[in-house]
Amino acid sequence: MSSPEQTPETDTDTYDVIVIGAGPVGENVADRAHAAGLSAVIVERELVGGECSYWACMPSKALLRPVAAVADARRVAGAAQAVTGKPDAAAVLKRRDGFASDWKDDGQVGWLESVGIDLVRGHGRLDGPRRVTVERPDGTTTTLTARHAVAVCTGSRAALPGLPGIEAAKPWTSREATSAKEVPGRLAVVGGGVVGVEMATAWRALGSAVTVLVRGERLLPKMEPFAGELVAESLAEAGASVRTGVSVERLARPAPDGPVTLTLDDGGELVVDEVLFATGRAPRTEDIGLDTVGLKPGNWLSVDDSCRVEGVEDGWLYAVGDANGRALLTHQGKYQARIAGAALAARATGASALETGAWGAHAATADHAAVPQVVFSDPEATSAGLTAEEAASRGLRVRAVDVDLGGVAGAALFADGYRGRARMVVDLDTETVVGATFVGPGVSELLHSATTAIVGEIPLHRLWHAVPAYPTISEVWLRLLEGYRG
Ligand SMILES: Cc1cc2nc3c(=O)[nH]c(=O)nc-3n(C[C@H](O)[C@H](O)[C@H](O)COP(=O)(O)OP(=O)(O)OC[C@H]3O[C@@H](n4cnc5c(N)ncnc54)[C@H](O)[C@@H]3O)c2cc1C
Ligand SMILES: NC(=O)c1ccc[n+]([C@@H]2O[C@H](COP(=O)([O-])OP(=O)(O)OC[C@H]3O[C@@H](n4cnc5c(N)ncnc54)[C@H](O)[C@@H]3O)[C@@H](O)[C@H]2O)c1
Repeated sequence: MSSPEQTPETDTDTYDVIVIGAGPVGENVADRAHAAGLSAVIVERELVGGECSYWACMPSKALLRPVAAVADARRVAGAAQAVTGKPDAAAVLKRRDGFASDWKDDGQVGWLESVGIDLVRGHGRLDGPRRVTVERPDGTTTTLTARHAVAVCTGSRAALPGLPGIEAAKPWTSREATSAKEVPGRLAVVGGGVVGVEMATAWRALGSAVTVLVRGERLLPKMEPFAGELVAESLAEAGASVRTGVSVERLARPAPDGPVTLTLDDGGELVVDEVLFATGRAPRTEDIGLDTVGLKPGNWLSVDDSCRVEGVEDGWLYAVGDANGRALLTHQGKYQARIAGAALAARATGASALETGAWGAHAATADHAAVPQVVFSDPEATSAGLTAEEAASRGLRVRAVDVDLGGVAGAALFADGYRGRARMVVDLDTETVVGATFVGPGVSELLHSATTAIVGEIPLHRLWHAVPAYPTISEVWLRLLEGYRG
């Protein structure tokens, strides 16, 4: 017999905009729509704040910040003498818990209430044009109808390879890697992308014996080659083992709480206490009713530059953030949300003509040309725009200028024996910067200067007049420009 709360019931509500998924991106779409005078409702099946707040950006950076703080101090004679112990893992994990709000979303729910955005908890699914049904945790169903638009902001989840034994091995994904309460004795990290590198850095510093298994030739393969090389060198110095050109063939965990044995394609075996698969992401679009609007479930949703899903009649469906696969980054998803929010409001109210040309108010142009990323490893690896290889593959005539960051006065002051490198990729036809990479301690705050130069398409002859303060690491710009001018 079911209690009254569990009895399924149906009701209907109509809003201008329905947002499915209350991650950082969904929150921003709803906020922009609401700010434009539209009514908005947001549907969330787990925690308001999404992956980023509880199992991705915030907890991972909370794990990594103490690593950088200690490493930076250890590289400065005088300060190094004050940092003699190991990081206090319990204190780091406790601080991390705080940054993940102890996996409670009251704060973010309070924000939704304060701005006047309604929240419906439950799993949302499209149910034909402009309709969304929400299956609440108690089994009841609500049907929502949108006057103007539905935005899919359902994010992504970890993608696991279909290896024999993987399910029984209960591998860590990014969720466990960012929320674990204990430090594993031995940790294998499969995948040398961003999650693999950051989590190997964090758990090694907290005391795990870490082995990184990379099937390709280097870490961070989407960045300039020297980024992965410098990070691998530093991970090895920290005591991690980084093995390239090796793949996992199968896994076995005979006892549920016992060790995991990985069988590798070079014939070797690795026995660890936990194994993290950091092997990329898959869109959370498999169970959101895409088939009811003529789209294939399970795919990244292909969108135009205003984040409107392609191939949907009347253009009422948007996909923003990770769900569209354009750039799996919180800041880029929030940028898309600002653009999509403005576009859907302009279309709904007819208040302004749409500006969908490059760099227009309703076009997420930066997704193609100027995506910034910081890998919070030690050293930090950062990039904006295109690598030299990407630029060349787009048919641009480019020149890469490299500078050893150790030769910059500000860097030498920042760390004794500073090791780092910078690259500027210049489009020779426009003489503007189309890409930049900085790798080294303390470079993350430098990155926005590169993003600004790229988006502003600032000619190098004008950039020459942007004088970096002495003695900061930013003086690398001067060296890069001198390198270009010869
Ligand atoms: C370990 C890790 C570290 C990262 N660190 C960084 C970083 O430092 N900086 C950075 O910029 N990016 C980082 N990222 C990427 C970042 O987390 C994502 O780009 C970002 O979370 C995407 O936001 P989103 O709102 O699109 O999706 P999500 O944050 O995934 O949110 C989607 C929300 O939708 C909800 N949802 C899904 N389906 C439904 C449904 N059917 N009904 C109702 N609700 C639904 C989910 O429960 C979730 O709350 C990291 C990722 C990982 C894995
Ligand atoms: N600081 C940040 O900005 C930050 C931090 C973490 C994650 N993220 C975002 O999250 C996304 C996901 O990160 P990720 O590291 O999971 O993905 P990724 O695409 O960066 O790296 C995954 C790596 O796993 C490898 N791989 C795939 N399948 C494999 C297999 N079967 N065996 C071995 N290796 C395999 C791939 O070759 C790739 O190098 C990234 O796009 C990133 O932008 C950002």
